Amino acid sequence: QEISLQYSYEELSAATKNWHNSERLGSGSYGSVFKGELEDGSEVAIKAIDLKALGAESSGFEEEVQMLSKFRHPNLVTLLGWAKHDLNRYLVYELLSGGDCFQRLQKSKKPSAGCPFHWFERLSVCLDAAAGLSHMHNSKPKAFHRDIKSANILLDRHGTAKMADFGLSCAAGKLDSLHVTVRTISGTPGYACPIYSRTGRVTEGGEVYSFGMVMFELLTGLAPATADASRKGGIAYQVAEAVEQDSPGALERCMTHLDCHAGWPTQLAREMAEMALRAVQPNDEERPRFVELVKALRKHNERFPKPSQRLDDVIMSVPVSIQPAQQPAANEQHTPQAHPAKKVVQPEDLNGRPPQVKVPSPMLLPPANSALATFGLEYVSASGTEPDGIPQGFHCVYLKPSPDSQCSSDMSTFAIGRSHQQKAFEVWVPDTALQCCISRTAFEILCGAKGENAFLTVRGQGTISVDGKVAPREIAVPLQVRSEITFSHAAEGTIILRLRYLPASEFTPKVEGPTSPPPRRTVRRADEIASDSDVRSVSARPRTAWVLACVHVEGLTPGQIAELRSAVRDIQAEWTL
Ligand SMILES: Nc1ncnc2c1ncn2[C@@H]1O[C@H](COP(=O)(O)OP(=O)(O)OP(=O)(O)O)[C@@H](O)[C@H]1O
Repeated sequence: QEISLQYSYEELSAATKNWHNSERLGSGSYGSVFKGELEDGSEVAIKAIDLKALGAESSGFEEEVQMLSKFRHPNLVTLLGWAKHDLNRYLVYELLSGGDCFQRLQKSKKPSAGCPFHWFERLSVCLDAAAGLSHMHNSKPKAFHRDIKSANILLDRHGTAKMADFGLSCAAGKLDSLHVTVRTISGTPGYACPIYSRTGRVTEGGEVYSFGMVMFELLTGLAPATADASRKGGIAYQVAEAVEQDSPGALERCMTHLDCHAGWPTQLAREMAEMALRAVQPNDEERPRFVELVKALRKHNERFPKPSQRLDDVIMSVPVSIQPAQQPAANEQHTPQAHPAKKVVQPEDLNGRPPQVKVPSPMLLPPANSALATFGLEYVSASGTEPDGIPQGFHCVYLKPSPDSQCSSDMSTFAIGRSHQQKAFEVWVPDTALQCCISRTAFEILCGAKGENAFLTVRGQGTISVDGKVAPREIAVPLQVRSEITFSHAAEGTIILRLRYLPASEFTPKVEGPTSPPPRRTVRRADEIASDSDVRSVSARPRTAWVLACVHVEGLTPGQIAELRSAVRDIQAEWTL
């Protein structure tokens, strides 16, 4: 109690408008937590504990004050002070206004709440919580939290996570003791280590087990324990039922249950799931220690930075027409002369990548159904292919979850590539040599039901650019409305195919039949060009002259095309009308 301040009851009453219900943040087993504003204006969370109702021994007040007073760590909630009033006790904490991790997971399942919980935020929460716990476990004497669960991981307004609720915490009796045995076995079902529940022996391995269950929760969005709607008073152990962590095949089961609202990059999710499985293995001794988890999670955090950072720092800006692109894997190399019949690239799963799971294939809807989709990809152009010659039905991919998708109303992931839109890629890129540059699963798009919060993650070996910047593999990059996605030739870097991310309402109507006008004229009257704001130097031409106006150059932006002198940009026709 040396570091924490003692507050007066009157001060805390004033801070909470006399413990007004509107200031109540929530209630736990030891009392209610109120939001308060102290005299100096600082905002705090005040936990009120009624010892009379709970019995002095079970309140955890003394333990929590002693334990928290010792710790000052960015990932452990800071105890600012305490107060006493009759048989009531009060703990004053820094206010963490971002809610708890359990609530965040629940909210992220309802897109209408507008509170997504992306994979990179979950990874960061995991790292923060592990760092806080590692600090406790490496202090002398070793300290145990004893109630590690997502509801006890609080977030501040910047998204930093801190371990909270030390009501059950305890310290090892001796400086070098590695465990402590408690009389009252507590903790939360679904999270508590079975060995601890059986024996009352608290160890770091037992705490790591609980943390492993939190990792599964973040990966899958499933609760380790929740009320079972089918049985009154029953508990459903969603994680254990879905993952069956002690049986063979647990890793694949976890991967098939990944939370589709998080947009996990497959490789990261797999490595995190492996780590979680090690954390919950039956033998306490074989579980990793917190310090090891922190190091591994920090590496993941560096390898998989959050998309906005990656856009600024990592994406290379390349003129795709001249930049040598990344070489395809040896088994994706194409030798057209030798074996024309074997021109198909190796599937990703033979390249050591897992088969994609739970990714609803976007539907190439017939036009009659297209109104059902709000967003999609429009095929814009392909090298050597005349868009007007493409049959109806192959001009767009409508991003609409398949009817059996579990996420039809939420965030959905769509796989794009030759395995998924085979016919469309064949008609746009008939040259089989070029088709080799389009992977079977080239990329995935994660987006909300209305195309919002969209991210693209490259999954295949081929070179994909988003708005002119090469997108690295396995890292989600944000997609904007009208973002251009291009497939480039593996060796030459030239653009093979161009797609655009658009609201379905903006797709260019494709009308067939002899009377229909061509969708885009490339021959334009000179006076039409003269009226374009981005075209210069045409006024000298005879008003009746026609030119072939250059509307697209590989590797140049429309602005750069506009900068070109008309004499080099447009082909002046010799005839007059
Ligand atoms: N420092 C804080 N800042 C903001 N909210 C907090 C803070 N501490 C606790 N809360 C919120 O107050 C509520 C009650 O917290 P409390 O720790 O008493 O119980 P709990 O962890 O939900 O349950 P239990 O103690 O039974 O495990 C929770 O919703 C928690 O998110």
